[in-house]
Amino acid sequence: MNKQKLAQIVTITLNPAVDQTLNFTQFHVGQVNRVGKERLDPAGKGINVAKVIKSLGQDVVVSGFLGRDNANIFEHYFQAQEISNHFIKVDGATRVNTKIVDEASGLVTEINFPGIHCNTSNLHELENIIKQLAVESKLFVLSGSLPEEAPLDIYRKFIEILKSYDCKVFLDTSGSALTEGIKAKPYAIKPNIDELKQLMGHSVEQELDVLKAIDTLISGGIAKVVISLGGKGAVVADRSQRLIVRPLDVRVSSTVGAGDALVAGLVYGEAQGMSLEQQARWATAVAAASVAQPGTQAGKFNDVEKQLPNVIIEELKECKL
Ligand SMILES: Nc1ncnc2c1ncn2[C@@H]1O[C@H](COP(=O)(O)OP(=O)(O)O)[C@@H](O)[C@H]1O
Ligand SMILES: O=P(O)(O)OC[C@H]1O[C@](O)(COP(=O)(O)O)[C@@H](O)[C@@H]1O
Repeated sequence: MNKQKLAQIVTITLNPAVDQTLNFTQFHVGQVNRVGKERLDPAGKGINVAKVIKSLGQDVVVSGFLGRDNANIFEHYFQAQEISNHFIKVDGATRVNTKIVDEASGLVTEINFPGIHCNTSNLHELENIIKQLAVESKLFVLSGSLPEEAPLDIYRKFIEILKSYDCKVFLDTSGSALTEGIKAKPYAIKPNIDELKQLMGHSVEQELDVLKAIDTLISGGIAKVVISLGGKGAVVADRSQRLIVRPLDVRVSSTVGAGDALVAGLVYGEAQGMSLEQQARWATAVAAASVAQPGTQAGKFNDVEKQLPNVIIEELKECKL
């Protein structure tokens, strides 16, 4: 396929992060712990999506807000990876989110800060950039938490604008930003199971609950709903299909960024015009390659391609979650 002719993808991250990953052979709460390994990654949801898309050989544009004080870590990365950078620099520093990896248990503890500060003029500038990008690019990913000053319905507003430019929007956020955002009926959403519970306002424990939630969201006007289930895989659905995609058996290094990688695989598949089943296959292979890497690095294209035939996908009506 000629990559030049593919729809260009834009990811928007209003609240990025430098991810500081600290590895401990065994982490003891309430005791002195010595760091084994440390790594710093330019991250945050839309940025993680962009790095995975780029690793698949697809061009990607990034925008949102970056704190001026530590913008270089991001800018160097975008330049080195040839990711087209349309971020707006705002006063202060981008947050540093700490991820504690306990190698003994495999558990990751995440410490995420509230993050960046923006003002009305910054938000206005971002709206204008989005409008300019929407002229050429037709696939947008809006993801992550919001700066405290941003109105809770900002994603809703951006989705409405993007739909008026005939863009498809993938929304991946949580809490009120998600509840408000879906009112604009984005093309696709990818809550994890906890985010889905919050969104529905009740527990979603059984297979039937997940299916009912998917029906509600799809009949409400969202074309694709993907519920990620961590180490249990994901349910990928549209108006005509409900698929359960089993996770690949890989040596897990860090699950941080797994959801972002899944979104990247779906958007990549959408840009390539793949079927729902093919998108689910790529998304799962990409997520597996990402969890096998330390921090929030993307996996290698060759590893993703090799794993594609190993992804197991079943119709949900025939099997259990
Ligand atoms: N332990 C794991 N082994 C293999 N794949 C995993 C593992 N954890 C997550 N994944 C993959 O990453 C995807 C997203 O993970 P999930 O944790 O649900 O996302 P989020 O980071 O948004 O909470 C899953 O659907 C699965 O394909
Ligand atoms: O924007 P939020 O919701 O605060 O999340 C930011 C954090 O989520 C991540 O993007 C990882 O997200 P996922 O594990 O859900 O893919 C980190 O890189 C970042 O520190």
